[in-house]
Amino acid sequence: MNKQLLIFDFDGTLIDSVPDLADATNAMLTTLGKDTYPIETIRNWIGNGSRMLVERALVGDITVPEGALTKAEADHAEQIFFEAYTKIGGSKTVAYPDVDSGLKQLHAAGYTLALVTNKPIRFVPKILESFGWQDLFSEVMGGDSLSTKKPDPAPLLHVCTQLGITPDQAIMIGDSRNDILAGQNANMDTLGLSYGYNYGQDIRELGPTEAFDHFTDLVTWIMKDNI
Ligand SMILES: O=C(O)COP(=O)(O)O
Ligand SMILES: [Mg+2]
Repeated sequence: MNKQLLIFDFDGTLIDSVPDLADATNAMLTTLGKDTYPIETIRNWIGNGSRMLVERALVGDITVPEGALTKAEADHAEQIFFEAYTKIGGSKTVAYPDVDSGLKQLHAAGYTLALVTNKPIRFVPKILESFGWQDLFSEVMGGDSLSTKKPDPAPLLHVCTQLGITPDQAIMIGDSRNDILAGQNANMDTLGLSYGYNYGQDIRELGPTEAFDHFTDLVTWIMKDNI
């Protein structure tokens, strides 16, 4: 085993949470008397945490121009989104194929697993428990656990420090440019998964160490000690 620590992204990598995030986003927009959006549009707004999702939905575009929203407006909408997402509670969220068995296989093989998501931390434990994964991860970080989130390397480096593992012994695994850039910024090897949410862009364009179309191929590749 050449590497010790596998840091996983959550949404778009282990779980498909788009249906619930889209429902919560549209519930927020409806409450505010605004037009709703199709799930495929909202899918491309995910990746930079809830606040950014809410702001993108309010302006109806991935780019939120400077000054387009007041802080009070965005705070209010985010609060409504949080209430809606809490109420929905992951009812339509599913694990991607072979993730459950793959995580357990890697854990049993002796890898230390960690989770670093841009999702607010308050939503994470309940979802982990719903899949029975709460004991698999040695460290779990949300998008608001520190003052910066992916693509900033800080949460990844924090996990390494907490576990006493150096970045060259770790791999960052995710579906989004934010994961690949965070890993590269932390001087880690990175593994991309092509099936998640990367703003419609091919994850391979970010130059990960390797990329896979299925979680099971990633597990096989890691187990073969390719890096
Ligand atoms: O909440 C998001 O925007 C994305 O979360 P992720 O970092 O787990 O993909
Ligand atoms: Mg993701």
